[in-house]
Parts: sequence; structure tokens; C-alpha cells
Amino acid sequence: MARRRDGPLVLGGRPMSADVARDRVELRGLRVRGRHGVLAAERELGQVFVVDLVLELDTRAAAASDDVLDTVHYGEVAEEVTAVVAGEPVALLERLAQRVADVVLARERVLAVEVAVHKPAAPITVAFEDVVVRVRREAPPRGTPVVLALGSDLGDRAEVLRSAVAALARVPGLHLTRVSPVVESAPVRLPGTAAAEEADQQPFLNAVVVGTTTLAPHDLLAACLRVEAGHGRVRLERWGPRTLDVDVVDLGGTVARDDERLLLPHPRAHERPFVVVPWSLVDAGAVLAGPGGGPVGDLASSLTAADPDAVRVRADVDLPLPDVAAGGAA
Ligand SMILES: Nc1ncnc2c1ncn2[C@@H]1O[C@H](COP(=O)(O)OP(=O)(O)OP(=O)(O)O)[C@@H](O)[C@H]1O
Ligand SMILES: Nc1nc2c(c(=O)[nH]1)N=C(CO)CN2
Repeated sequence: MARRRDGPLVLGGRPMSADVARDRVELRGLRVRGRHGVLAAERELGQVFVVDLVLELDTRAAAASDDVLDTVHYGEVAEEVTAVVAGEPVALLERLAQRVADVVLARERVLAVEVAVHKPAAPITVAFEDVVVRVRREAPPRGTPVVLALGSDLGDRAEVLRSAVAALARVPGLHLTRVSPVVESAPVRLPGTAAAEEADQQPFLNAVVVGTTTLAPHDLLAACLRVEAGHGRVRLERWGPRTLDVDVVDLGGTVARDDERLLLPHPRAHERPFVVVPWSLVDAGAVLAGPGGGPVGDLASSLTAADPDAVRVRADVDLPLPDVAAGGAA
């Protein structure tokens, strides 16, 4: 989730709104045979359609790196659009233009697209030069990649985690995409406090969820604290037993150390096997930003090499990602 290339601070696959260049990449005169039209003869015989595209995106990262991975490859876009026009027939140019816009907007970097679909051989009974439907579509807000860590060592821990994931999935502006396996670990206590056994703490169950969010950072934290409170979380003792802990591990790779209320990434994430192990299992290529950070898989390997018993994957504990759209989390 937190993989990114160097360049301007990128939130949600695009530069922060204050600093967005809307450059244009234009692809004109894409000629493709298709079978779109209202008349049966058009479906049977097919005809040539011509597509013009104007993609709006910020090209500065590509200008700096000279690397095609930092922009949208127009050759790939041309092939995808060709497949749409040559593919399943529709009656109207309006629908075809929308389909073309959808495939272009599926590319992360595209902020908006203008699509013109020409049908120069349309079945019109009088002389004409061209018929064209032109649409402009904006990409929906994509959100910032987010990684949350969940932990529970009080009560029915598995049930608490399940209910917490369901509650997080219902938070407006937070879109969960994956849930890690559950891991079990001995409670890490604050130095100088009673050991976990003396404090009568049962082992923790921990998991990591990843997704995207359009929430402002403090609104995201507030949502996490609300979910904790909704699961009976009380703060009696630092690092003491808790029904539920929800930490913001990473938010778009942002490093923020000035505000104690929200430190990003979570300042202790890099040293916690119960965070980096499940995170690496749900996103093998993730990178933890900030001091002590690095590829999460490497952090997980070195922490588990140092203490092979640090965490145990509990494959028997099922932690499903609720299907919010289907009402599964309601
Ligand atoms: N990245 C973060 N995620 C969650 N809380 C954070 C973060 N950065 C700072 N905080 C602040 O930390 C406060 C205490 O959090 P909490 O009670 O969950 O700590 P803890 O679980 O005992 O310890 P730890 O933070 O080491 O997991 C929260 O109220 C919050 O304002
Ligand atoms: N094993 C384990 N130990 C902890 C945990 C946790 O989630 N798992 N959380 C803590 C404070 O957040 C302190 N200690």
C-alpha cells in the first residue's frame, strides 16, 4: 500500500490538491471497427469508429524522472480503448463514450478524460461530414492508502476483531480492501510494569487492515478512537489490557512527527512483530516510511529472526472483510 515513487507528496495516487498540474496527453484519430448502433445492419456489418482522447494528468513526476512508469503509457491506453470499441456492441455512441471513459479513468494517474467518439459512416439519409459524441468525465476521489493495526487481549478477542473490522468498514470515507491473517503474541508490557502473566493478561490477537481513505488525518484517527470506544475500550494503564486497540500505522507514507495526537507512521510500528508480520502477509511489497522504516517484509524477517516465537499466525481465526456494498457490515 505504501509503495510510491519519489516526487511531490502523493495522497491517493495524485498530488495533494494544492499542487496539482492538469497537463494534457492527447491521442487522436484512433480508428477501430466496431458493431455499435441502433440498426440491425450496423450490428451485422460493423463500421469504423474514430476516437479522440484527452487525458488530464500531472506529468511533472515523469518530466523529472523520464520514466514511463511515472505517467500514463498512451500505447497501453490505445490498446485498451481499441478493445472496448471492437468489443461488445452497444446501441448508442453515448454509452460507448462512457465505456471508453471508464477504462481510461481506471488508470490511477488520470484526473479526467475527454472522449470524442466519431461515427463518420453513420446511417444518415442525408449528406453529412461526421457525427460525434463528446463527453468529459472526472475521476472519482481515490483516497489515500491507509494501514490500520488492530489488537485485542480482553474478552472474546476474535469476536472483537471481527466486529471492529465490520465497524471500520462502515466508516464513511474509509474503504477497506484487505484484511491480514490474525496473529497471536504475548503482550508487550511497558518496561517497569508487571509482566503480562502477573498482570493476568491473555495473549493478544492482532491483525492489519489496508484500504484507502478520503478522510482528513484527524478525522480518520477520531473514527478509529470511536470504534475502540464502541468496543468498550477504557484507558486505565498505558500498554495495559484492552478490548480493542486501533492504531493508524501508515497514511499515504506521510511522515508527521509534530503533533502528538497523531504521529505518522505509528512511531512503534517498525519494532512490533505483531504489526509488521500481518502487514507483510497482507501486502508483501509494502514499505514503512519514516525512522526505522523500510520494506515491511524485511522488517518482519528481522524481527522474527531475532525472536522466532514473537508471533504465531492463527490460521484458525477467520477475520473476513465485510461486503459493505451488499450490506454485509450493516
Ligand atoms: N498513529 C497513531 N495511531 C493511533 N493513535 C495515535 C497515533 N499517533 C498518536 N496517537 C495518539 O496516541 C494516543 C494513545 O493511543 P493508545 O491509547 O492507543 O496508546 P497505546 O495503545 O497504549 O500505545 P501505542 O500507541 O504504543 O500502541 C491516542 O489517543 C492518539 O491521539
Ligand atoms: N502483543 C502485543 N503487545 C502489545 C500490543 C499488541 O497489540 N500486541 N499493544 C500494545 C499497545 O498498543 C502494547 N503491547
